Amino acid sequence: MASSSGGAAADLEIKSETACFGGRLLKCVHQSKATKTQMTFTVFLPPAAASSAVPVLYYLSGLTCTDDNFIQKAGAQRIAALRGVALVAPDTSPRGAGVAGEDEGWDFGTGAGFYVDATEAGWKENYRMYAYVTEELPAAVAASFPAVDTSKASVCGHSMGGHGALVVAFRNPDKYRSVSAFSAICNPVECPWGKKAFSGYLGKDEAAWKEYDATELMRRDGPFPSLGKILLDQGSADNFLTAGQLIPEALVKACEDKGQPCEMRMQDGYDHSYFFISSFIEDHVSMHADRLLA
Ligand SMILES: N[C@@H](CCC(=O)N[C@@H](CSC=O)C(=O)NCC(=O)O)C(=O)O
Repeated sequence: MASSSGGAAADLEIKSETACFGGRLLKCVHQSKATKTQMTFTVFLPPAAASSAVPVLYYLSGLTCTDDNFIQKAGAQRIAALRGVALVAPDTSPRGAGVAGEDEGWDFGTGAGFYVDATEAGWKENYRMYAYVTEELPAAVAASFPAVDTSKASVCGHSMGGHGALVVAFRNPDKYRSVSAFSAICNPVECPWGKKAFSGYLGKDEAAWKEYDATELMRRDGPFPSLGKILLDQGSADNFLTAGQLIPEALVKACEDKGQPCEMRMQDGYDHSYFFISSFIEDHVSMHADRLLA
């Protein structure tokens, strides 16, 4: 497909293109080597991409989401268009991999890839979302959208995707310029969602789980000065916070202990929904734009 931002690589199909805030939203499908399935992601190209290279903000979504939830509900495109930043929103797991049990619950399997590379039998062939988001997705974006400068990248996410954003940034501080999260699962080795996902994807060895735990990574490898200040937004009326699924205080403490700048904002009365995300997304996109465009 020819466009001012270049033609899509041969192995990437553009399923739809929609004008948005002077830019373009493109829903893309490609065959993934990491997951051995088709994967879908949506790219927002700001108006500036028509004439110059733009940096990119990846957004990792939470449990049950596809690429659509963020694009349709967060309202990030307006500020991304203004600041000249591309957005890339991938799906949250392989779909239709045919793994036994992948559709039995909403917090494991389909829609719940947890941004890990599974090592357990049955899952390790397809559930490789860490490799997908850190390697294959940026390469696919670079190949099909040359106006997107994937060497200038930041990452944000929500809930399971907040965990994903923090982990990919902490494990690759050279690849991302900044990281932020909404309602993140900050210490998955200690919460029910994390224990279920990590035992299923990674097995019994809890040392392997820690490689995908933001708090453990900060304690062991932090600080990460190149990431600048981490921005965390959390709603005080979030039922998953009170259920002990998120544990932001552990990450905040680890950042304090290691001297990592981190701003944790407890937003009074907000819940876990996209109404919360849309209320504060502008602050996140702006923070990333400041770092990406500096
Ligand atoms: N299936 C449950 C709850 C599902 C849910 O709340 N998902 C969140 C992410 S939770 C952590 O990763 C989400 O982003 N949902 C999509 C949305 O558009 O709100 C239920 O149905 O109650």
